[in-house]
Amino acid sequence: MKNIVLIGMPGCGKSTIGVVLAKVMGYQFIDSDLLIQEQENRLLSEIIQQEGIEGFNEIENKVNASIRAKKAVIATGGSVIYGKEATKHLRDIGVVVYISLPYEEIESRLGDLVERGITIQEGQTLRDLYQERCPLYEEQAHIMINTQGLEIRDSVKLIKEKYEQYVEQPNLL
Ligand SMILES: Nc1ncnc2c1ncn2[C@@H]1O[C@H](COP(=O)(O)OP(=O)(O)OP(=O)(O)O)[C@@H](O)[C@H]1O
Ligand SMILES: O=C(O)C1=C[C@@H](O)[C@@H](O)[C@H](O)C1
Ligand SMILES: [Mg+2]
Repeated sequence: MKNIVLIGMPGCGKSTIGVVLAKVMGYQFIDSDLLIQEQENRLLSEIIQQEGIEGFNEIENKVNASIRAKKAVIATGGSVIYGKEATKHLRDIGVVVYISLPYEEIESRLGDLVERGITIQEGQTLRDLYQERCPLYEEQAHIMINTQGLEIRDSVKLIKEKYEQYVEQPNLL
């Protein structure tokens, strides 16, 4: 049985939707960010501060590439798509679902980027990051779902439907 892997911009709802989706599916819930914090015994923001963005990306790549799971919803961190081994592994063990939202919605959901621990280069704006990452999420996803205007329960329902359709007939989506 495949896992469901959620990718997308920080704040798009991977963790918030993922935990409810896992409950509805009867799957385990794994949050990659929490695995990283557990394994490093540090907060994400501390890792980014102490190791720099590249150092954090290496740790994130390694942790995600070593996830072993069956029948799990895996909520990844927003920057997971920079890790080559991680993205390959996640596509191998699961159906990758990109939760997409318009830029304005992401911006309004994110508070202090530094406190939240987003890997944004100096001089780069959130809009730059959005434009850089969206094509990468699209490239890695088996399924893309626009959740604009949807409540959590509606996003869960839609992801479950699309996932089940994909498992039945992967070529139709
Ligand atoms: N309709 C909605 N669906 C999902 N989340 C919503 C919705 N409306 C508001 N939110 C809020 O948006 C935020 C989503 O944050 P969440 O931590 O789930 O994102 P994430 O994709 O896991 O980000 P990260 O990449 O940083 O882990 C939460 O604060 C949630 O309460
Ligand atoms: O999008 C990002 O750059 C990040 C998102 C979080 O989920 C964490 O993985 C980390 O704080 C980096
Ligand atoms: Mg999250």
